Order: sequence, then structure tokens, then C-alpha cells
Amino acid sequence: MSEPIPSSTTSSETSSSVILRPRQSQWPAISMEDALKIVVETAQPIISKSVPANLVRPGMVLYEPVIAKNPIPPARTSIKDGYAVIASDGIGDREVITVTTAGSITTLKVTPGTCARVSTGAMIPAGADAVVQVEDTELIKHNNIEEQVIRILKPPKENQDIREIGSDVSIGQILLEKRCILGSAEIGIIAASGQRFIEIYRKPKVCVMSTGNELIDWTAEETPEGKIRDTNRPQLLALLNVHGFKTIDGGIVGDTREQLIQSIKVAFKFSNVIVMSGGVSMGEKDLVKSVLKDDFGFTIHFGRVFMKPGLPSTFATGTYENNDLRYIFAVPGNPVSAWVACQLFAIPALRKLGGYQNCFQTEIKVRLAEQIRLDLRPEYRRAWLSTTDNSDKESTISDNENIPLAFCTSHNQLSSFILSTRGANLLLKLPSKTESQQFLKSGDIVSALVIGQL
Ligand SMILES: Nc1nc2c(c(=O)[nH]1)N[C@H]1C(S)=C(S)[C@@H](COP(=O)(O)OP(=O)(O)OC[C@H]3O[C@@H](n4cnc5c(N)ncnc54)[C@H](O)[C@@H]3O)O[C@H]1N2
Ligand code: MOO
Repeated sequence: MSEPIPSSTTSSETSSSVILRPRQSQWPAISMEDALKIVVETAQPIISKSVPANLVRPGMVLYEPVIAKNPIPPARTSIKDGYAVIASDGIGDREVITVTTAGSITTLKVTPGTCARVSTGAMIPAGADAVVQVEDTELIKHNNIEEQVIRILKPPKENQDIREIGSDVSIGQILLEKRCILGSAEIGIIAASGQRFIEIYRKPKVCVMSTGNELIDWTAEETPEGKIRDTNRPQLLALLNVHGFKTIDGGIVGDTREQLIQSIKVAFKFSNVIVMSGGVSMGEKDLVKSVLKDDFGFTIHFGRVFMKPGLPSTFATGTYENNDLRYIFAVPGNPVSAWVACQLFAIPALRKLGGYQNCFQTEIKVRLAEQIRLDLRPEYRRAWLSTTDNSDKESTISDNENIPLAFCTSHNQLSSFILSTRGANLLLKLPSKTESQQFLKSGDIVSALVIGQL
């Protein structure tokens, strides 16, 4: 856990009194590596809850393994539409003594020289030990309604085309491991397991609020002079929803200590995590860190991170009213910084809280489609992956050319330029510039975080 640089400032000095504000940030700009380590080490999964099996949904994470309550299949069933026979009878004519279709039961027994007509999925009648598919038979006698005698044309082998009880899954078998993330396949497996209740990790509820006197709601018909539309709140609510988290809209909060305190208190009534944007830098109205530290007594784990965009990103935790740990991600107000910082810090923490084993975005190697001027800070540049397929010229291209190309979404990558987020499915991880390296060339290979559908 990193502590702020010792400072002689008091709580009143970090208030709105502009003449007293510190002229240098009190918060060391820690490395991205340290910040991410702090975030995932601090975030601890919340408790579990039991949900009826028919209410499990994609994205839920298992708190306990799912165990088979019944064997699959639960009875000996036919794999084919055909005839259940006694294998040792070999080829020849058989009297059809009964019929079983999927879901029906017969008490009749197949005896030498007889057979039962069966459908795929039907129970095999007692006595039979093989199924002969209809294609390998011939109809010999019928009464215009029912088959009476059929001929087996190919010698059957014992157990042919029969699924034995429990041959797919036995009782007590672990079907899904603890921490498994449920998708459509896993939901099907849960349905087959016979379990009626499933224990899952409780997902955190996240309140999203925007701070700033300049903000008006994005639904407003007009933008009054001096105001701007609150874009961060809808953007971050949607981002969190895409990642499967339940969100609460905390609205717009004015830049006063009282309004911040009041809004955070209300948010804590409904959520254990707050993502708030704005008010974390050096301006006289940037009160968020001070409110969290001085009014809520929260620990500020970091107040700046040496990265771009998102330098003043802040992460704080503390308890409020009960002993549950509350988490606050205070991301910068610039829309791009807010979006990137939420992806980099809040999403991994929320995934950890929700029981996910792998909290971070998938990282891939990409080839730069253009030259990039490096920044003093390590940068997360918005980009999209080319889907050009090179498979037809595989033998003529080098290994590097096989690495997919990434195009920056725009040349303008300022943190205020919201269009730089448009279409981005990657965040390129660019290193800081050095004396010897000021640029990356077109064709250079860099790592990138996957943040959208490829
Ligand atoms: N003297 C310094 N000034 C600034 C520094 C610094 O280190 N020293 N850091 C800069 C960096 S980097 C960033 S990023 C911004 C972040 O500042 P804040 O988090 O305090 O954000 P605000 O000042 O409240 O707003 C910044 C910018 O974004 C607009 N904004 C805010 N909220 C929203 C919203 N919900 N929707 C749309 N736009 C929003 C706001 O109007 C400002 O234009 O600080 C730099 N300054
Ligand atoms: O870090 Mo700020 O987000 O560069 O603009």
C-alpha cells in the first residue's frame, strides 16, 4: 500500500480555499505495475449467494463446484432409431414385440428371436444388448399399421449404439469447477446436473457519479452557456454493464465538500463500489481526494499513477456504517481518461470482487500500422485491430507480418477528445519515451489490451 508523500498540509489546506491549496501534488505518481498490484491485492471477493438453477445467467461465477446429482444418461438409451436386439442372435428375422420412443417405458422383455422398435433416446427394454439402426434392416411382415417382423442385415455387436447408465456422467462427478465463469455451455451443464440451487459469487453493485459544477445531464435539450454535457456517466455505466456489473446511477454532483459527502453517503446505501469522475487533479474545486481522506477517513492507496491518460486516477477504500470494505475509484474528468482509467483499474477490481480468477484484460501482440511519438508517461493508446486475413499468403510472409496490424483510432489522442474512443477494441501499451527512443516505427510490435470485440 503506498502512502502519500508526507506533507505539512492539514485538512483545511486541502479544502476549496484556493490561496492555501498545495502548489505541487501531494500524491506520488506511482507506476502502473504498482497501482494494479495494489488494486487486485486490496479487492477481496464478496460473499456468495445461492440462486435457483433456472435463474443462473451468463457471467455469473461459481462459488462452489457443480456436482452431478444424477447419472447421465439416467437409463440405458438408444443412440439410433432402429431395433433393440440380442447381439448373439446375429442376422436374420426378428419379431417386433414392442415399441419404445424417447420418454416412454416398456415392461416387455426382448427374448431370443424378438426385438423392440426403439427411437433415439428411448430406453432399451430389458433383455436387449444392442441396437441395429433402421438402415441395416428390412421390413418382412406388417399388418398395414405396425411392423411385425423385420430382418437384421448386419451382425450386431454387443453394446452397439447403446448409451449405458452414467456413461457420460456418473453421480457425484464434478461437472464444473469452483470459479468457473458461466456461459451458455455451462448453463446447459447445470441444467443436466440435477442441482436445483447453485452457489455463486455475489457481484458488486457499482454506483457511478459525475462531479463538476459545469455538468448538465446528457438528456438536456439545450446546453446552457458555461455548461457541458455529462458524458462520463452514461459512458461508464454502459462500460460496467457490458462487463456484467449491476450499476446504480449516482447522478451529477456539484463541486462542494457538502454535496460530495452527501452523494457518497447516499451511494453507499446502495452500493459497495463507487466509480466517480472529475475533481481529482490540482484545481481549487478538485476536492474528491480530500473528502475521501478527511471526511470519510478512507485510505487513499494511490492518488496519481504515472500513465496516460489518467494521471490523477485515485483508488481509496474504507468502511462506512458497517464493517464492509467500500471501494472508490475516482477517475479523472476528461472523458477519455475516465473511460481508460475505469477499464484499467475499476474493471479488474470488480472482476476480483465478483470472484473472477483472471481479473485483467487479455493481452496480445500487435504490429503498429503507423509511427507513434512516445510520451513521457507510459501510454494506453486507443486502437483497433485489423481483421485482414493473411492465411492465403502464409508461406510468403515473415513471422512478424503474421502478427495483426493495429490502427490508432485517431491521430488526436488528447484525453478530452472523446472520438478517440470510437471503435477502439485495443489499448496499445506504449512505453515512456527515452533519450534513445522517441518514436515507435510503423511495423514495430507492441503489447495491447483487448477491450472490445475483435
Ligand atoms: N495543474 C494541473 N492541472 C491538471 C493536471 C495536473 O497534474 N496539474 N492534470 C491534468 C490531467 S492529466 C487530467 S486527466 C485532468 C483531470 O482533472 P480532474 O479529474 O480534476 O477533472 P476535472 O477538472 O473535473 O475535469 C477535467 C475536464 O473534463 C471535463 N469533464 C469533467 N467531468 C466530465 C463529465 N462527466 N463529462 C464530460 N466532461 C467532463 C471537465 O469539464 C474538464 O474539461 O486534469 C488536468 N489538469
Ligand atoms: O492523464 Mo490526463 O488523463 O493525461 O489527461
